[in-house]
Amino acid sequence: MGVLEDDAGLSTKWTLAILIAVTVFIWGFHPLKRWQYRSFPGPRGYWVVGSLVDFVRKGAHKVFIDWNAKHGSIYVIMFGPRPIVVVNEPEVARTLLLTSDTRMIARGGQDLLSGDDSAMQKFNLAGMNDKEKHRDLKAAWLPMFNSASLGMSSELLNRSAEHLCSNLSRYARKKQETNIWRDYGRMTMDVVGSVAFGVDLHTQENDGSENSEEAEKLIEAAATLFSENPLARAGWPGLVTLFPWATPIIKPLAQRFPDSLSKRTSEARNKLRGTVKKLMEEARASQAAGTKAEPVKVDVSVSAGEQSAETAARKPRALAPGSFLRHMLNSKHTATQQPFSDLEITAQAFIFLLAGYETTANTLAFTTYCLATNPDKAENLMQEIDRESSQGHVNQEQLRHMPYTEACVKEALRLYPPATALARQLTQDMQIMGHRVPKGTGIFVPVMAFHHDPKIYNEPEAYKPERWMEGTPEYAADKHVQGKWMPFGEGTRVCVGQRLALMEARVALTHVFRRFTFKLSPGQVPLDVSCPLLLKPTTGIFVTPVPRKEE
Ligand code: HEM
Repeated sequence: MGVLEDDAGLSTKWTLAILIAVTVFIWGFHPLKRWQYRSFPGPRGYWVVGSLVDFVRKGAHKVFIDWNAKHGSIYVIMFGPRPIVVVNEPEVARTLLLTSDTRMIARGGQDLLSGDDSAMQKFNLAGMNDKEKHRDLKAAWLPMFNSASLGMSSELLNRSAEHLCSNLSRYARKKQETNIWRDYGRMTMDVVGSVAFGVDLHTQENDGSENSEEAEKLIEAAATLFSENPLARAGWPGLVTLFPWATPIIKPLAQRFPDSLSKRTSEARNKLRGTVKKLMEEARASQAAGTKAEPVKVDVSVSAGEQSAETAARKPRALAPGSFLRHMLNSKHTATQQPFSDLEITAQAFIFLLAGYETTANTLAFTTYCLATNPDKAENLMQEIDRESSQGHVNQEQLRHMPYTEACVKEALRLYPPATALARQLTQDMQIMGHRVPKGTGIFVPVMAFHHDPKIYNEPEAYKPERWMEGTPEYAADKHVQGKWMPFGEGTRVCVGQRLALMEARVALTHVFRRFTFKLSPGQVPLDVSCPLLLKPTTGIFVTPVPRKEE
C-alpha cells in the first residue's frame, strides 16, 4: 500500500514538472503575440530572445538589409516578447512617420533609470512622449535653429573649425597620424559648449592643462553613453527587455548590484548632468543678478610660435548672445505662458549636449573618409571651396552657393547615417499595407537599408555627391521616391538640430579642405563600422593631414 502511494505521489510530481517544463518551453516562443501578428512574415527567432540575438550580433546597420531581402515590404520581428513591425517601404514609412508622433521607448536601458537620470530622460525633447508637452517643448526649441539664430551661431562654428584646423596643422607639420573622428568629436563638443551654453568647454585644447583634462573627461563621458549597446551583454537591461513584467523586481536588484556597463554609464551620466547643472546654475545666477551670463573665463594663452589664425582661434570667447541656455531661460510654455522649470531646461541642455556631439562628429568623420577614398570628389569640393570661400569666415550666404559641399555631406549621410533606424510606437490601431497593426505596437523604419537599396540608388555603395545635384547624370540614374533619404528622421519627431548640424558640417569641411587633404593610414579601407547605438567607425578613422599649400 505504502509503496503504491509513494509511486502515485512521485508520478504526480513528475507529471507536474513535465507540464511546467512544456509550458515554459511553449511560453518561450511567445505564442499569443505571434498569433496576434500571424498575418506578418518575419524571422523565426530564437526561444525567449526572439530576433534580439541577430539584431545585436549583426548590428542595426546590417541586420535590416538581411531581413528586408528575406521578408519583403513589411514584417514583424520579436524583441524578446515584444513584437515590432518593420516597415520596409520608404514612401509608406514616410507617411507613417508624418502621422505618428510617439517615439518607441527602448525598454532595457530606460526602465532602469531612476531619480535625476529618469527625469532627464522623460523631460527632454527626444524622450518626451506626451503629445502636447512635446509640441510645447519643440516650439520652444525651434527658434534656436531659424536663419537668424544660425547666423549668430555661424561665427562660433567658424571659430571652432579654425581651432580644429590649427590642431590638424600641428599633426601635418609633424607628418603625424591622427584619429580624425576624435578630432571632430572635440570640435563638435566645442560647438555644443559655445552654441548651447555660451561657454568655452576647452575641448580642443588637448594641452594637458587642468581645463583640457576636465574637457577630456566630459568627452569621455559623452562617448561612453554611445559606446555599447546595453542589450549586447548579459546584464540587467537585457533581463528587463526579455522579462518586462519582472521590472519591479529587477530594478532594485540592478540598483543594488549594478553590472559593469551600468556602472560606467551611470558615472558618465552623473558627469554630464553635473556639468549641465553647473552651467545652468551659473546662467540662472547671472540672470538673477541682471547681468549677462559670462563664459567660464580661463587664460588660454597661446604658446610661442603659433600662427596668427591659431592665435585668433584660441582667444577666450565672448558669450554667444543667442545661446540655447539663455534662450530656454527666457522661453515660456505656449499654453500657460509659465517659464520652463530648471529641471525642464536642464533636461533640454542635457539632450542638446548628447545629440549635438556624436552625430555630427560621426558625419564629419565619414565625409572625410569618403573624400579621402574618392580623390576626384575631394578635388571637386576643393574647387568649389577655393572659388566661393577661399579665406576667412564662411557665412550662410556663401554656403548657399556651395551645393557640392552640401552634396558631399548628404551623400556621406546616405552611406553612413548615424541613426540607422527610426522608432515609433502606435498610439492607435492602424492599417499598414493591408495589415491591421494594433495600438501599442513598436515600429522600426530601416533608414540605412533604404539608403543602400539598389532599386532606388544606382550603384548604392559608390560615393557620388553628384546624385544630389539636379541635372547631373548621377541624379538622373537614381529613382526619386519620398522617404529614400531620412538621416534626420521625418514628421513631428524629426531632428530639431538638423539645420545646425548641416551648417556645422559644411563650415567645418570648408575650413578643413581649404587647408588639407588626407592620407589614410594603412588598413583603413574598407572602413570598419559598428552600430552599438549610433553608426560609428569602430575604432576611428586614422589619417595624416597633408597641407595643400606651404603652411
Ligand atoms: C548629423 C547630425 C545629426 C543627425 C544625423 C541626427 C539625427 C537625428 C535623428 C534620426 C533623430 C530622430 C528623428 C525621428 O525619430 O524621426 C533626431 C532627433 C533629435 N535630434 Fe538630431 N541629429 C543630428 C544632430 C543633432 C544636433 C546638432 C542636435 C542638437 C540640437 C540634435 C538634437 C536632436 C533632438 C533634440 C532630437 C529629438 C527631436 C524630437 O523628438 O522631437 N540633433 N536626430
